[in-house]
Amino acid sequence: MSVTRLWSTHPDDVARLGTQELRERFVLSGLFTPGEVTWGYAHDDRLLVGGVLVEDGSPVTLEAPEIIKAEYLLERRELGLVGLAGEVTVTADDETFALGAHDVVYLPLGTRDVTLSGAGAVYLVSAPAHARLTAAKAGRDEVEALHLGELVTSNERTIRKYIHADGIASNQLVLGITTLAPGSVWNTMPPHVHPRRTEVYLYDGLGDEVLVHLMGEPGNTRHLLLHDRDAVVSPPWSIHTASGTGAYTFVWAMAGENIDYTDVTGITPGDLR
Ligand SMILES: O=C(O)C(=O)C[C@H](O)C(=O)CO
Repeated sequence: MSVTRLWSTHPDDVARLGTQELRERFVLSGLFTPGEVTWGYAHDDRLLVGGVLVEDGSPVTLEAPEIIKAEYLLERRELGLVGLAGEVTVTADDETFALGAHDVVYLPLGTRDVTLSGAGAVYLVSAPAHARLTAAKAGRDEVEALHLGELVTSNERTIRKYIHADGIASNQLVLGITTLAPGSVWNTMPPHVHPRRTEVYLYDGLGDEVLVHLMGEPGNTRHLLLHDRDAVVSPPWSIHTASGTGAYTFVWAMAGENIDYTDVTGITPGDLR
């Protein structure tokens, strides 16, 4: 089971990093391989993210990576599972959930055995938890959808919120999926920071297109060229916004001090440098 470790980084140090160092600190590539979970562990807010391609006839059992020193994955954690493609069955102790594309399943602290069967791509995000809540599923068309932006500013998009203060209950996790409208390429523009939470974006649906992801302090940004199914960690002090050479979708997930989606500090685009 491979785990890439992403250390916390001071904003002053990020300003001095070259392309490769920046990628090593913030980007997770190659998360999706057949039959095996590939993990990334961000020391910021201890987010654990993973991906797997589940193949027909070869169920995948989720195990605790060594880095969390736990008897089982959800001994001290909660987990969001996001269907990216295909149809997967999530078996969690004595419950089962059908996970299709853009469905989300939440599994609470204390869930012992988690197995994925069927065929499809599944993205995983986990954060430390202190209380056992309720396992739940939310489908793409059942959740709150915010429509933001406009085609004329290339940022028209739909933000679907699944795990959040008014949706599936969690301890720390906040998770949703944003889909750009055809012709729009900018996500999270105007940008923001949220000093009380770390966020991780997983970009999907890019195919062979690429995306320029901007991170860093608003007055001192850096760019990362990302490809399909790359994930990127955004420390609490960093903006997280991108423009693609085509439309795309991304899964955003956060953990930290609170689960209030609106606890953000907006940045005026004119102040970006
Ligand atoms: O396109 C957007 O705007 C987003 O999806 C923003 C994310 O939800 C986010 O950054 C939450 O902090």
